[in-house]
Amino acid sequence: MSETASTARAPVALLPSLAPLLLAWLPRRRWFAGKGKPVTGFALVSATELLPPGPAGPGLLHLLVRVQQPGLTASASPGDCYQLLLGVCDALPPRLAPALIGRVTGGPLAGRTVYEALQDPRLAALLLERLRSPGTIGPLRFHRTVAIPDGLPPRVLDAEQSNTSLVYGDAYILKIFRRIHPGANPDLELPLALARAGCARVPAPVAWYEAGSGPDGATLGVLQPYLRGSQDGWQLALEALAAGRDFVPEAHALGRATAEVHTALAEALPTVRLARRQARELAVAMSRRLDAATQAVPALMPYVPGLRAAFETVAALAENGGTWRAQRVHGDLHLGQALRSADGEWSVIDFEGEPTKPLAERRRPQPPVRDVAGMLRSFDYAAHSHHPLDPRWAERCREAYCAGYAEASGRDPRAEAALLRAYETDKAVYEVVYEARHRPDWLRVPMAAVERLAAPPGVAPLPPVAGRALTGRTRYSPDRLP
Ligand SMILES: Nc1ncnc2c1ncn2[C@@H]1O[C@H](COP(=O)(O)OP(=O)(O)O)[C@@H](O)[C@H]1O
Ligand SMILES: O=P(O)(O)O[C@H]1O[C@H](CO)[C@@H](O[C@H]2O[C@H](CO)[C@@H](O)[C@H](O)[C@H]2O)[C@H](O)[C@H]1O
Repeated sequence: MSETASTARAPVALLPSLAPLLLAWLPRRRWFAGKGKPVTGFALVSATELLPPGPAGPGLLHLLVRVQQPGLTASASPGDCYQLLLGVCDALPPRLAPALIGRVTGGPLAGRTVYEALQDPRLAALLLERLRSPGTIGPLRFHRTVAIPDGLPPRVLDAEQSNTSLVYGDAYILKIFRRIHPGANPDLELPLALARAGCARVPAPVAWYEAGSGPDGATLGVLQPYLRGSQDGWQLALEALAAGRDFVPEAHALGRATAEVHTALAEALPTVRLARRQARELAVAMSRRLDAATQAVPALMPYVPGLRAAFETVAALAENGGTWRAQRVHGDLHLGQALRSADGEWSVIDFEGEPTKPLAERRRPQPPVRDVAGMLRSFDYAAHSHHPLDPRWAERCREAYCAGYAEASGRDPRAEAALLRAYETDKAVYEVVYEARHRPDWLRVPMAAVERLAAPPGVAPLPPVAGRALTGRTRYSPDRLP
């Protein structure tokens, strides 16, 4: 992704006039990752006019902007880059009022109104048109693998997401990445590799677009078949809990599906056996993440020794020659990333990995139990969102999931108990920071896991004390969130 502002007819000078509007709008987006630190300015990476505004309709402006925040310097850490799609018109129709970003007062767009383009079906349709015809517009390159029908009506998904997704005619879903990193996004790279390997558990990308080319080319959006009529595992688990039902057969089948995806990934992409140093580094990295998380969320402090013990066990195993097989993994597997079709088959989506981690780290081969740990945490999350809490519900799911995984892969994740525990701990710590940043009301869920995981194995944690400070009000320091 080139840092030189490039344009397809859109004037570079437009950013100063847009900046005051973006300052007010961007930090309030769900997908804005820099929450907690004020935004002080923007730098333009690229501006591409996909459609000029005219008397017949609005224009569509594609921007990549780098966000300046305190503590960032152009050389060491230049700030996060975001993809924005702006509608440009003279007067916003009332039905698009919720999409308003503001009225521009100076520069080349003076007097025009800018708004969230993806909320406007005309502009969302135009984006699909671009994907239907491969080619280059300014720095943007559009690719497709199959012919895509035209005239599919768009709708924006209103899910709480790290990105923005549009569904076209219930046939395709386009995921538009918001925070942009140089290099191929694993959410394109892995599904493409799985499709080539013939793995049907993952919807195959049919089109995508990127900025730039070569190893630095950044994936901006991916179009894939929409699994109409499917329900995600999170909704299904909550429904089961509400009906007082077990989720054991579903969890078992999901374990099998996960194992199939892992097997296909290991066949399609390189696997490695971690050297002793790398195995030790796994534990060191977990410990470092715990330190950073504790800085950000001081409520973790009392649990640090207990949590660190899980990482030290892994470090000691590595020291004594213990080692693990590593391969490309999903990286952020949870119930919301599993879709179940009406005939009971599970598919897995969203291979982006944890959005807060650097892309290079997310693309590194890792032990597959890392994904297993993610899903185990998710059963725990589901159980905690239901009252009264039934920890045995989650325990039964966890066992069934591991059993399904073992059946399909021939490798039982429970046999790697120390690593599994370390990854579960690492994930719970990640979740504490994630919830503190995005959903403070949920913080109590990973904090309950932290409490459980910090107790030595075999020793039951103290029962929760009524009125204890494990609520959404748990203290955290947003300015120290990594
Ligand atoms: N292929 C698909 N078919 C049906 N629904 C999908 C598909 N891909 C994603 N979704 C829906 O879109 C939501 C968001 O997709 P996801 O890739 O998880 O985005 P994000 O990374 O922004 O969270 C999912 O929770 C799911 O409900
Ligand atoms: O789906 P994303 O890629 O945006 O993942 C992020 O958001 C998830 C929440 O939407 C978050 O998942 C956590 O909450 C889930 C319940 O909403 C739960 O099932 C997961 O186990 C839990 O980790 C995920 O961590 C975050 O990266």
